[in-house]
Amino acid sequence: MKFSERLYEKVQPIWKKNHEHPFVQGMGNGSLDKEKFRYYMIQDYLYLIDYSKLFAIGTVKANDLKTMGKFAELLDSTLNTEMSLHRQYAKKFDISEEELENAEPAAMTLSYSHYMLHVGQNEGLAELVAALLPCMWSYAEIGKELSKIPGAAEHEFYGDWISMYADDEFQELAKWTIDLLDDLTEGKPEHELARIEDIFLNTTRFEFMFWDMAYNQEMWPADE
Ligand SMILES: Cc1ncc(CO)c(N)n1
Repeated sequence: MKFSERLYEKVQPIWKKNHEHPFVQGMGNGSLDKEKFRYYMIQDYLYLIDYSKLFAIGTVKANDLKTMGKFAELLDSTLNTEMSLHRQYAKKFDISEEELENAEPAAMTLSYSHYMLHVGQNEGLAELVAALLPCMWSYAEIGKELSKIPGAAEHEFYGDWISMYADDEFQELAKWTIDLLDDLTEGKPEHELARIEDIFLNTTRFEFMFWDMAYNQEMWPADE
């Protein structure tokens, strides 16, 4: 069994909860409160600023030009394709790009992105990829699932979001990253694989919490 298959099986109970989450369901059937989506977009933008840096660190840690080139592509695609979706939504909400970039991160945004950056900066390339993969992989799955709902990808408001993550380009980048993790983990001893699995599980858990945070528009509970 490929290592990615082992990871996939491990996190299915959480992915099922992601798909059933009212935020995700609400994008799929168009009923999601726009204020919740507005909050999500801002926090996700901040998240992606840090997330992009993981691809840059990946370029530094990679040992061959092909992998370096792919990380450069992922960095470009995040900053200039994925985040332009956020900038377009921000326009609809009358939020300026500056406001978006300088918004205050919520506790969960900071915890999730900084956990990934910590792993990325202090551990090996396989660990870095394990940290960033649940983000790409779970969004690729959610995008694909939601795009199967009749009319969802054409929805006047949430359609652009669904189309972006269901798009072949995003699906292929996720697939490349999955294959990279399989290559990087090949022949590793079980104690290292177990550690990598833990990292993957942790960021998978953070993905679920991010949906929940967005649905509840939670910032810092201590301030409320
Ligand atoms: C929180 C989160 N996870 C995954 C993605 C997909 O890149 C995203 N934009 N945001």
